[in-house]
Amino acid sequence: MSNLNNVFKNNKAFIPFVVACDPDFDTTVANIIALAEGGADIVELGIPFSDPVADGPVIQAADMRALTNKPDLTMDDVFDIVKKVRLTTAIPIVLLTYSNIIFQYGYAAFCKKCAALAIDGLVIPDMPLEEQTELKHFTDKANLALIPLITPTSGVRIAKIAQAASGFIYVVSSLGVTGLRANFDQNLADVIAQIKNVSAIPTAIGFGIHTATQAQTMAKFADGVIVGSACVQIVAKYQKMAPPYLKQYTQTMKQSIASTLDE
Ligand SMILES: O=P(O)(O)OC[C@@H](O)[C@@H](O)c1c[nH]c2ccccc12
Repeated sequence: MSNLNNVFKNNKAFIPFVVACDPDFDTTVANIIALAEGGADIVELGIPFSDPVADGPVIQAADMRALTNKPDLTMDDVFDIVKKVRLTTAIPIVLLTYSNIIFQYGYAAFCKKCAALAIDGLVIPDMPLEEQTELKHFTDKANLALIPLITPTSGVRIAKIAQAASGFIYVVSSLGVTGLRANFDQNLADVIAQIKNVSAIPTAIGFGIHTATQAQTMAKFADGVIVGSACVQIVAKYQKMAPPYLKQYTQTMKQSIASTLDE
């Protein structure tokens, strides 16, 4: 059983996202440790990618910063970040990466490396359920969760995706790309109810969430809240000085999310 199962027990999870090597290797290590110290439950680590289809401008700019700073960045650099983080914290980590990166590395080698670093799961936005069979063979052996994305338009596929999921389900709050938002899909509670109908798997909502109030609203019906662009903006603004600001932001968000447990 992966660590992810424990995260959601009597807990509402805060799941921040940062991009590996934004702005550089050492700052990313420090950022992940700061997120853990601030009370993050899982850290979602993005692998810089030159053609990130689902990413909005804030995450794309982070990918660019990482690749400009280190044009020869490889997957092993990202694994080395986790290796260094593991000297300090055992916080659950999931990688957000596109399918081609895993394919290039080799499914077996990639999953073996993840297992050795106690990485808990993968979010692969461009790999639908139907294309996961081959990879799943290796992720199962490595105790790696394959975390699917469900959107408000997943419709009849929701049950099928939910039944196959492990770790948790990433519920996309609204259509479009990542980035700060003021409004979310009206059917979110309904989407989550449909998941709960067929599976006991935890749900975490992401896309657009940045304020503590939004996070609290989402935590009332989901088991976790994912925040990407708002964290990445902190990194963009403070660069090497980002860790304490990320820690402080995490403390605020976590407190607000956790307050829904008492209700
Ligand atoms: O940035 P936002 O709107 O807070 O959303 C999280 C998101 O950035 C992160 O989970 C993510 C980064 N890249 C992605 C690609 C697809 C799905 C999700 C993601």
